[in-house]
Formats: sequence, structure tokens, C-alpha cells
Amino acid sequence: MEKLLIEGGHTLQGQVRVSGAKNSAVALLPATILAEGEVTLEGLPDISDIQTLKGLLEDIGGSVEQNGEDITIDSSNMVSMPLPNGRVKKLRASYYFMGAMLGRFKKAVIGMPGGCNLGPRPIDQHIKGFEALGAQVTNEQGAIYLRADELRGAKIYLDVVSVGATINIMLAAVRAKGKTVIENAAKEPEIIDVATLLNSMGANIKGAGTDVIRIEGVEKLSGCRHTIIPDRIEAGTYTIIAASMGKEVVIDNVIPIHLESLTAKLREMGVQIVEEDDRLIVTTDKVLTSVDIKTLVYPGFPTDLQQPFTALLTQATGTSIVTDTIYSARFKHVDELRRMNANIKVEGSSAVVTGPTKLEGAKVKASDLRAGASLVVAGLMANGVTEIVGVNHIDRGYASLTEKLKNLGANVWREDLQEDEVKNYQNS
Ligand SMILES: CC(=O)N[C@H]1[C@@H](OP(=O)(O)OP(=O)(O)OC[C@H]2O[C@@H](n3ccc(=O)[nH]c3=O)[C@H](O)[C@@H]2O)O[C@H](CO)[C@@H](O)[C@@H]1O
Ligand SMILES: C=C(OP(=O)(O)O)C(=O)O
Repeated sequence: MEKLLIEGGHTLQGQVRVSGAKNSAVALLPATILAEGEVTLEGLPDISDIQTLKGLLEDIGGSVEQNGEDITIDSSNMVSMPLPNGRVKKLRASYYFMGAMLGRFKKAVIGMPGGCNLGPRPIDQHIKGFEALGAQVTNEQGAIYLRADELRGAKIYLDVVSVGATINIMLAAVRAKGKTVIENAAKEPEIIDVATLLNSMGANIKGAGTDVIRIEGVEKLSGCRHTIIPDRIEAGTYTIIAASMGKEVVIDNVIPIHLESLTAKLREMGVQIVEEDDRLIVTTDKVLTSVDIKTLVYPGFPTDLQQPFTALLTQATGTSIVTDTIYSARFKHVDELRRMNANIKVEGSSAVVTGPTKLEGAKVKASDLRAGASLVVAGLMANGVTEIVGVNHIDRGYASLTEKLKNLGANVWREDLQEDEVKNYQNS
């Protein structure tokens, strides 16, 4: 087990290259199950969620070959093996094995997914969708059993706008007989990316990226090549880091429109951002002013950037109110930021941040992926050294974080945890 150490206060400059999107890649890998052939994905991020998914694909008989950022999956010999807990619990996106295996094999047995602990994360809308397509879904001793004699297209209205349910229903519906319409669908760019891959495999999906998705089922899908979109949350995190400590930082491999809700808020705070085709140039030379944010479904402000953004707000003059409407309890980072001298109060689903406060390095714990990102942002701005445990959460979503930060001029390194630190971490 490792901890991440950051000596704060260094000005950052230079260029950072954003990796392929975690939340696309973690759906694209299970989607390859449907191909019954070879699919090559380009631009794979080097994160632990991908290693876990590779293991799951191999568990069901897939042949997986990775060469740097390219991965080829041959799904010809896959079978519908039960996937109990274990690996499945390590990440959220294992739920995509439900839709993909149901689509191809008409049956699946999968343990409940894990992922960041952000309060309740039900999957009722996924199940509602599978049932509407004709599947029987039961929960037996903590595993979800899905079976269908045949899948039939259906009209499905999602009661909550859900990224996971939208993608999962698409995965099953591409192989259903007839037409499926998903209404009140999520519109995140990752959904378009998954639909693009499925269409390249031979599916017929229209409307991805809008709130009505129409799918005409097909008999068979086949192999193809696909390039994963850049990670807008990783890009957003580096943009926030640049706004906090940057002189002039270039964020490369970005689709600027994916980050508009963030860049608009940063500009309101006084950060200068130049948008080019596939990069952002971020300069901060003014005192930052406070702003309020409310997380919303895309294209609103992403909940996954709420935690790192809250760390930046500790440096803004005035009071900022951060409201998370997607995960009302996504505030575990606040206690840790307080250890670093931040002035933040949580009231219901909002955090009230008063700034500016000089942050002090401290020993802190990343309770989840973006809480970790929040502590990294804070550590880079703080006096002295910040020690972050729970790095395994950060490694789920940030490729080569230490190297990328070092290239920008940060003093960041990793150390193995001592025995007593491991015990403290496990007991905390
Ligand atoms: C692997 C992946 O892509 N993870 C992302 C995905 O998670 P995930 O797909 O789990 O998130 P959803 O979009 O499904 O969740 C949005 C909201 O809907 C609720 N809900 C969801 C499904 C359901 O069946 N019932 C229900 O009530 C959730 O509790 C949450 O309040 O979108 C989240 C919201 O943008 C992001 O924070 C995660 O990074
Ligand atoms: C919540 C997140 O991930 P997951 O859904 O995979 O837990 C995230 O990426 O911020």
C-alpha cells in the first residue's frame, strides 16, 4: 500500500496530456462482449479500473491483448460465466456486464457493483429497463440473476436521468428484436462514445447525446476499431489545478465543449482560459472571487468535478455555496480539507466555503476517487507536505498522476505505508 506525498506551493507550468475517458472506457470494454469478434480500442487510460475489467473479460473467456494505449479484445470464445463479487465489487462499471451479457447470451449472473461510496447508488432503473426488454431479474444472495428467452424492443422511460442505466439498456437493446426507445436518457458524452462503438460494430442507435435514444435491434454485431474520447473529468481536474497554482498551463487532448460548465465558472472566478481545437490554455494572475455551483446532469456542472472544485474555492475571496443535486452526500472530502485549515461547513446537500484561507499540509485520507483529487488540489496549494492515504481510489481514475504533476513542476512522490500506517488506514 502506498501514500501520495505533495510538497505544496510550487508554481506549475507547461503541458499536460489528458488520457482516454475512464467513464467511456469502462463501458466500451464490456460492450466488446457483444461483438463476437475482435474489437480494438485506442487511447486506453492507464488506470486500475481498466485492469479490473480486463480480468473480468478474461474470466468469461475473452482474449485480451494490450499494447500501450491500444487494447484488442476477442470475444469469440466468451461464455456467460457467473461473475460473483471479488473483482466485480472493485468498481462501479462492472454493472455493464449485465447489459452486455444479457444482450449476447440472454443470461448473466453478476455480484452487486462497487465503485465510489457516494451514499446510496441504486440500480433500479437498469433493472426496470432489462425487465421491459423481457428479462427476468432476481437478486439471490447478493448476486443479480438475469435471464430472458428472448429480448424484445420496448419503450422505456427513465424515472431518474442515469448514465449507467442509459448505457446498460443500450447494451441489451442492440440485440433485442425490434425497436427500443429510451426516454429521459442521460446525455453525457460517454453515452455518445458507447453508441459510436456499438454502431461501428453494426448496431443501429440514433439520438445518443439527446434525451431520446432509438435503437433498432440487430441479429449480430462484429469487430471494429474505435478511439476513446478524452477524459473530461481528468481534463477538468488539471484545469482546476492550473487555476490554483498555474502560471500558464496547457491542457492537451481536450474537447473544450465538454468542459463548458467548468470553464464558465472558472472565468467567473477570474481565471483566463483560451480554448483551441483540442486544448485549453489556463492562466491565473488575479485574485479569485467566490462563485456558487450546483451539480447537474450533463451539460450541467459534473458531480465528479464538485470535489476538486471545492478545494479551489478555499482560495476564492468571499463565500461560495456548492450544492450536489446528484449525490447529496458527496462531501467526505470536506472533513479532510478542514484538517488542512479550510473553512467549510456542510449543510444538507450543500457545502459553504469561506475564503481565502491558507491551507496547511496534513495527513489526510482519500475516501473515494474525486475526494482524492480534491486533496491533491489542496496539497498542491498548501504550506508544507500533505500525505494522502487511500491512493488506490485515486488510481482508479487518474493515469500517471505523479508523472503528469511532476512534469508541470510539482514536487510529488509516493512512499510505501509503514505497518502502523496500514493498520491506522484499515481501522479508519
Ligand atoms: C462508471 C461511471 O460512468 N460513473 C459515473 C456515473 O455513475 P452512475 O452511472 O452510477 O450514475 P447515474 O447517472 O446512474 O446516477 C445519477 C443519479 O441517479 C440515481 N440512480 C441511478 C441509477 C438508478 O437505477 N437509480 C437511481 O436512483 C443515482 O443514485 C444518482 O443520484 O455517472 C455519475 C453521475 O454523473 C458519475 O458520478 C460517475 O462517475
Ligand atoms: C464516481 C466515480 O466513479 P464510479 O462511478 O466508477 O465510482 C467518478 O469517476 O467520479
